[in-house]
Amino acid sequence: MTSSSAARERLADARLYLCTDARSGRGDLAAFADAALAGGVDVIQLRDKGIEAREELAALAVLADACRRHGRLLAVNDRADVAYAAGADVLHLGQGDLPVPAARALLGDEVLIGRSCHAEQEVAAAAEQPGADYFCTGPVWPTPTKPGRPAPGLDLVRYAAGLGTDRPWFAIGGIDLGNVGEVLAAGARRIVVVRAVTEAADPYAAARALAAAVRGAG
Ligand SMILES: Cc1ncc(COP(=O)(O)OP(=O)(O)O)c(N)n1
Ligand SMILES: Cc1nc(C(=O)O)sc1CCOP(=O)(O)O
Ligand SMILES: [Mg+2]
Repeated sequence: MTSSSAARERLADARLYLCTDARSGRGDLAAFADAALAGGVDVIQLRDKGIEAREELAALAVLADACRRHGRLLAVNDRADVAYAAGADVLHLGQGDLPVPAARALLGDEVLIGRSCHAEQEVAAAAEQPGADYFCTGPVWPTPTKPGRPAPGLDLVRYAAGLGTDRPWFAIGGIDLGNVGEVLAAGARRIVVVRAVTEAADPYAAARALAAAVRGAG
């Protein structure tokens, strides 16, 4: 695990966050992660909803090695116990997951905690929530990766940008190289993607192009 002050500095500088399941890379998760991180992914989260904890820890060990080699952050989705056991840098919590104070009480100050937001009140709360290190707004567009979740769209991105908060925040949901310009024009400076990299024929090139687009926006 990266020290918490170094991890918070890396988070502040992060622009491209990737969620992947354990099957990316067609059986070679390490090669996939290396490619994505070399391309410019700053944070990599294991998001694999069906997986058992033992398998999840094995995949996290692979991602942790890759993150260590590239000096990037490793994130766990949903589960504080798994984040602790894996020595992860980040735990990501949705609105239906553990409340931030409960996760903070379990993990102490070492692990960064992020929060998903889908409405203005949730964004306003996450921007002020003690113990939350970052938040996400989405989905920007409806996405098969999160079926059935209504998309608040670019309006929520504009709302978050309008808060002028110092807390890092990311836009998520349906973002790819073709539409990232709209997300940036709406005021986001950080993005989260799944399919744009996991389903790319060349994950290195996909990450590189997205990272260049987001970093180019300032
Ligand atoms: C970085 C990031 N942002 C948002 C999510 C979504 O979290 P949640 O709403 O809890 O949905 P699931 O991913 O758990 O299905 C995320 N995982 N990561
Ligand atoms: C995991 C997730 N959370 C969302 C949210 O709005 O909180 S949208 C989403 C899926 C994003 O996948 P893709 O980049 O493939 O569209
Ligand atoms: Mg969740």
